[in-house]
Amino acid sequence: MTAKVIDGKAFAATVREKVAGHVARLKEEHGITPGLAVVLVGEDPASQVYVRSKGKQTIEAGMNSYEYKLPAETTEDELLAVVEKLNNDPQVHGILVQLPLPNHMNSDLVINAIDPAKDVDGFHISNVGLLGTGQKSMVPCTPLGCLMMLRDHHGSLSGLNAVVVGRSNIVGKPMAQLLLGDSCTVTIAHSRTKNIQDIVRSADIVVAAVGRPEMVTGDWIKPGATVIDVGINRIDAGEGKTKLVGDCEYSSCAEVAGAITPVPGGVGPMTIACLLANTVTACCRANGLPEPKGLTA
Ligand SMILES: NC(=O)C1=CN([C@@H]2O[C@H](COP(=O)(O)OP(=O)(O)OC[C@H]3O[C@@H](n4cnc5c(N)ncnc54)[C@H](OP(=O)(O)O)[C@@H]3O)[C@@H](O)[C@H]2O)C=CC1
Ligand SMILES: Nc1nc(=O)c2c([nH]1)NC[C@@H]1CN(c3ccc(C(=O)N[C@@H](CCC(=O)O)C(=O)O)cc3)C=[N+]21
Ligand SMILES: [Mg+2]
Repeated sequence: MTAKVIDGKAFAATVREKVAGHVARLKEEHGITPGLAVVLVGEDPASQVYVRSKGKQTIEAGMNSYEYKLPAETTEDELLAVVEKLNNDPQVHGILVQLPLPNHMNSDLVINAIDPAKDVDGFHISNVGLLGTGQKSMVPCTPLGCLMMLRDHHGSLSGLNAVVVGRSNIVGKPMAQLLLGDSCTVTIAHSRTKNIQDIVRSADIVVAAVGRPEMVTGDWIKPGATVIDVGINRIDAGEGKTKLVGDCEYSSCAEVAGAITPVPGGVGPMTIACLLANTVTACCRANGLPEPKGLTA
């Protein structure tokens, strides 16, 4: 079998189109322009790439983009002051503080200082608790993007066995909550999991978010399973070049899987599209307007 390629890049373009439509309506009918503020501390080159493309796509969707680039030596108090200013700015509907933060900062403290209503990453403890109890919340962008692709491919996810590899607060855990919410039987595997290959081989849906280049190989995959590869790993490609690979070995997994997301062009573009979607959702909620359908979990 050769897997169907789930084209995250194309899917993301359709999500951004929907977002742009809602933005246009908010402007015309209500005179409101959604605004997204992205805060980057330090000069990590990969983070700079993401922040640039977020800003560009925010503008393309018709929204206002505010970028705050702070030096690596910024103190936690200075960063908290920026967050507080954005919390109080009515033009700003979404706030994203790019992770990881420099080591001298407590990222939990910073994230929990963001107004939960503006927390478009869905990382604030209030949003985590709301998601875990099945209440309306801001849903983390990467898992939301994965869920949209899974629903699109499968229709219903009810009763399917899902294995999430990785238990981070930003991907693995919220992904597991969303899959549970859609009535999957969910297993979370991590670095201490025994017989991880056998567990992954039991899955109808595999979501890999480990940060280990090409760790999951085709022999781990049940024939016909759906493979969602969250990993973004830049590795040496020889001759002084680098390339981007996922946490799954694409060629071997694609031979066995029923469907698979590529890297690049899979989960990554959906993450940014969902960030824009969350910003529109936050803007509608802030203004007491009905929120867009099909852009939330
Ligand atoms: N496409 C996108 O939009 C995004 C992509 N990413 C990418 O996704 C990947 C994961 O990111 P993130 O969740 O932040 O990573 P973290 O490093 O925070 O978490 C990695 C998880 O993988 C587990 N793990 C590590 N090694 C193994 C192993 N050998 N076997 C089984 N489990 C293992 C860890 O287990 P333990 O807890 O036991 O240590 C941990 O739970 C990265 O490649 C990252 O770049 C991240 C965010 C967004
Ligand atoms: N507060 C916070 N929220 C995040 O959502 C967040 C973060 N911090 N820190 C870093 C990770 C990583 N992340 C990605 C987003 C898009 C792509 C993406 O668009 N990737 C392209 C390729 C990009 C390239 O070529 O480098 C693709 O997969 O096709 C990747 C990774 C969001 N993250
Ligand atoms: Mg994310």
